[in-house]
Amino acid sequence: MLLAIDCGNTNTVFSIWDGTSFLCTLRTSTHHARTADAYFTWYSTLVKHYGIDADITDVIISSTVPRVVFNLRVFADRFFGCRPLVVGKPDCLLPHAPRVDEGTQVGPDRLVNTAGAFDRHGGDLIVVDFGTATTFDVVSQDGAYIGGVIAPGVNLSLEALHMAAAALPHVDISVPQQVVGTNTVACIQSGIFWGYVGLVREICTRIKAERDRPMTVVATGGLAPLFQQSADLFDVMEEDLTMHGLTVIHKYNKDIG
Ligand SMILES: Nc1ncnc2c1ncn2[C@@H]1O[C@H](COP(=O)(O)OP(=O)(O)OP(=O)(O)O)[C@@H](O)[C@H]1O
Ligand SMILES: CC(C)(CO)[C@@H](O)C(=O)NCCC(=O)O
Ligand SMILES: [K+]
Repeated sequence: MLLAIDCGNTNTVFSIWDGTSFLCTLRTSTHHARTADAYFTWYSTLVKHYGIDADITDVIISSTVPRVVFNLRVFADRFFGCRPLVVGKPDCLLPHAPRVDEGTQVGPDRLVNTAGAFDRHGGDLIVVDFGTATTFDVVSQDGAYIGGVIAPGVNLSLEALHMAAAALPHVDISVPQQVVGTNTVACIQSGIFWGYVGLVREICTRIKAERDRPMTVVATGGLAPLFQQSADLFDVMEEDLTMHGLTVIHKYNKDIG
């Protein structure tokens, strides 16, 4: 079985893939100082809790935080006796090489999203991921990542307002009933919610115009459903897109030996 690990700047997600389906998905916050032993304590407790009989033979890692990879490598080696595939490292091959400016290090999460979305939907895609950053990955007709857009994440924007303005509280994202807020919290929620609806719509419109072709918009990340509920922004929403991409890249590397 495969253990797929997706480390974002905020959260780290582990998922066990038995070749057909994901047996479970475990989430923790990302900490570079977490040791291999600490990962295993957390992992084994939850796997036991869910009653999962997992025989892990392979591990694949995508990490937007380079420092966590060392401890995850030790974790894979010590507890599963395997050398993990790490997306972005030379020995982890991608089904389609990115076409970007020389020297550009594309975020591994974006490469993984690209591979997952192309596998399910074919080419000419815009993949929107609502993570720490809100990213747009453009996938060519032949499946390559050819560039995109990076905007601040929704929670980051909310936090930035709170941090920078003495009178603005910390606020959670929600769907406002009205645009015109009649209290501070409602004003912030409106600014962020409708601001992001506009951001997503404008960027997708401009990408399609620049590419001069119809494109499918695939969304992932915990906040995608919240935005879709008030505005028709996406053609598809897939919560497991990054995890699916990891299984696609793992299979590709296995198949070519
Ligand atoms: N209705 C909601 N209101 C507020 N937060 C939500 C809601 N639904 C989901 N979330 C949050 O969205 C986040 C989704 O996680 P996701 O994996 O998409 O990105 P992330 O973990 O925040 O970022 P990264 O992958 O960059 O670490 C989770 O932290 C979850 O708590
Ligand atoms: C943009 C983030 C932070 C999104 O997780 C990540 O993909 C990243 O660190 N990217 C590196 C720069 C790039 O993708 O062009
Ligand atoms: K993510």
